[in-house]
Amino acid sequence: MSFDGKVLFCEHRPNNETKLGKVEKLKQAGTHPQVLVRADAVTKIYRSRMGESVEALAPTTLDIHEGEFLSLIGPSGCGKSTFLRILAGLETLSGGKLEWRDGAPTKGSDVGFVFQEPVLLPWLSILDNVRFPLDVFRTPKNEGNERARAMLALVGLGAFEKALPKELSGGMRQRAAIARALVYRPRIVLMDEPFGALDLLTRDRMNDELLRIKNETGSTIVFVTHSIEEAAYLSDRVAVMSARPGRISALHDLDLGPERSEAIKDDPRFYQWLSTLRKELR
Ligand SMILES: Nc1ncnc2c1ncn2[C@@H]1O[C@H](COP(=O)(O)OP(=O)(O)OP(=O)(O)O)[C@@H](O)[C@H]1O
Repeated sequence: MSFDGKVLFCEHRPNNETKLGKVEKLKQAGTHPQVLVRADAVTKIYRSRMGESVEALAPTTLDIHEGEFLSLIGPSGCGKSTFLRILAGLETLSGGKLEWRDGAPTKGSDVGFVFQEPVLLPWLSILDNVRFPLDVFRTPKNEGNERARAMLALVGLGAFEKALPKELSGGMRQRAAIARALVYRPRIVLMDEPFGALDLLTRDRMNDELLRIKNETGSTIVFVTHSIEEAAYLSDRVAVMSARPGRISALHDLDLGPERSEAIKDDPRFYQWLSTLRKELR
């Protein structure tokens, strides 16, 4: 349900267990989650170089709540990255609107973006890479170093501030990229398959790291992934998108509780969510 009472999405629950998702819990406590940004019937049509139009997003409506972890899953080419780029202000809208609670982001520092490949400057140390966005916004260097070091400690790279990106593993480079995205305390962190290029073990470890970082910072995260398991493990809510032109075909408030650890993967409810999400993707 949206806050004005219109049913926008199918909020399906796979069983009759009494455990509730984050949104349901808030509603039962008589309060509603705060909407940070509402995408209202947002559409995107690209023009190819040959002049043809590609409808990437059909009217897409979605509320993103303050402090939530929301994943977007859907078939390849359904517009997940397009939606993320629209949220980041990197792509223009063809229709609809974005409504930000405190006004649209005016500076790059309001939005943190983490890409599949960590984009680090190879000639700068890890500390300088993480401090880089603060330098761009002319934060005094001492303060910048302090904040960058705090972020490096948060992602477990405190001992590597002098290293160059090529001296770190793929997972460590991605942690540095996450530290850089968080260093200016953005209002929202957008992550586009950030762990897609990592091996499975490292990916599992990074998932736990990300949950810890999210708990410590309280950030709002919108996360694109091809992995149903990753989406179910990390998210408060999962939005499923249909094939191109993409639209939200289902939105789920997961009832797996706020504390996630490996043990949840043996929970029958976790299996049920995997099965539900898999069916919906088919
Ligand atoms: N700059 C562009 N110009 C033209 N078409 C584009 C452009 N960017 C994306 N598209 C098209 O828009 C559609 C959606 O692309 P998008 O990258 O958003 O999908 P996606 O769901 O993120 O895909 P994947 O899961 O494979 O990364 C695709 O058909 C793609 O070819």
